[in-house]
Amino acid sequence: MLRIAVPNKGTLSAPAAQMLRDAGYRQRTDGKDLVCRDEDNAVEFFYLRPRDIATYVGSGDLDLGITGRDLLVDSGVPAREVLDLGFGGATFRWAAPAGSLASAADIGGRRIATAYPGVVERYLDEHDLKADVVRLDGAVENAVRLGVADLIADVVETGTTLRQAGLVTVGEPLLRSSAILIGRHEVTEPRAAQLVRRLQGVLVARSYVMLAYDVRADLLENATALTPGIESPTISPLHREGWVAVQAMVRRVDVHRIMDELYELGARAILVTDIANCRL
Ligand SMILES: Nc1ncnc2c1ncn2[C@@H]1O[C@H](COP(=O)(O)OP(=O)(O)OP(=O)(O)O)[C@@H](O)[C@H]1O
Ligand SMILES: O=P(O)(O)OC[C@H]1O[C@H](OP(=O)(O)OP(=O)(O)O)[C@H](O)[C@@H]1O
Ligand SMILES: [Mg+2]
Repeated sequence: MLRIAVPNKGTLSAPAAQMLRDAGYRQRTDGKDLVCRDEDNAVEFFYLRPRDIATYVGSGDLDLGITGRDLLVDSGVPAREVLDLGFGGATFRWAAPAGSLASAADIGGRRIATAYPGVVERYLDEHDLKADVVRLDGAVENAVRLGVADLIADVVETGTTLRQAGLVTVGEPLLRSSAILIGRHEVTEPRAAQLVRRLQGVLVARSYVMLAYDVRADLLENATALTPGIESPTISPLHREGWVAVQAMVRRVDVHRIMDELYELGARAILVTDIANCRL
């Protein structure tokens, strides 16, 4: 059995399980289950704290795992990023009371509260800075008003928590995180490679739609310039003389603009359909 680590709780837990389900794997139905065996695919899923997942994968006790890029960096474990899974996006940033720190260069000598000491210490080393790192478990934004630290380094998604604590970000993010698939080695084992391909299929299906339309044959070159597809658009003859039907994958974010432009060009019967899954 291939052994995969999946976040059991927290921000990454539900979207990770959903992505695996979308890729055709069985997932636990009870949020308290620790293990789920998918006999059909010969894969066993272990539900673990996202912070611990790099440890299990880095030691080789589990083959692959889903965790956050920031958590992988924080662990310092020799596991590698195999695939960006496109959810759980957040930045990891410095924050302090407004006006208290002009730039990130001023953090030297200060007290920094964080739940990610590995990320912070790596930054301090790389920038030849010395500071006191106060390691906390969570609710780090409270540390400054409670007098434990001068600034914090924490995950920022919407910025709401920072605002509520009266803090502002300082400087550029230390890193940009998202959920990632991690492994110890390059993925070569067939079932592991199949899992990676399936997840890539889900990513493409989520970011592309299928666009179909009819257009006059003399406008085909202009139309397909708007919809080149990934490899090449499919062109089919229509019963109506001088017209063709076109099918091409387009990025979901571009679809409305492209539909408008196709309509302007003279294309008609423009249809968009979701892609449930794919292998390219
Ligand atoms: N809004 C967010 N808050 C916290 N973590 C987030 C957020 N958005 C994305 N993440 C990512 O989720 C991972 C942290 O997950 P983890 O389960 O450890 O903490 P959590 O989601 O805050 O849950 P909890 O604090 O309840 O344990 C990190 O990789 C982090 O970048
Ligand atoms: O920018 P925002 O959208 O506000 O999200 C970021 C905040 O959310 C998380 O806290 P969480 O609620 O998980 O509490 P914790 O600090 O105890 O982990 C994270 O640690 C930040 O505090
Ligand atoms: Mg949290």
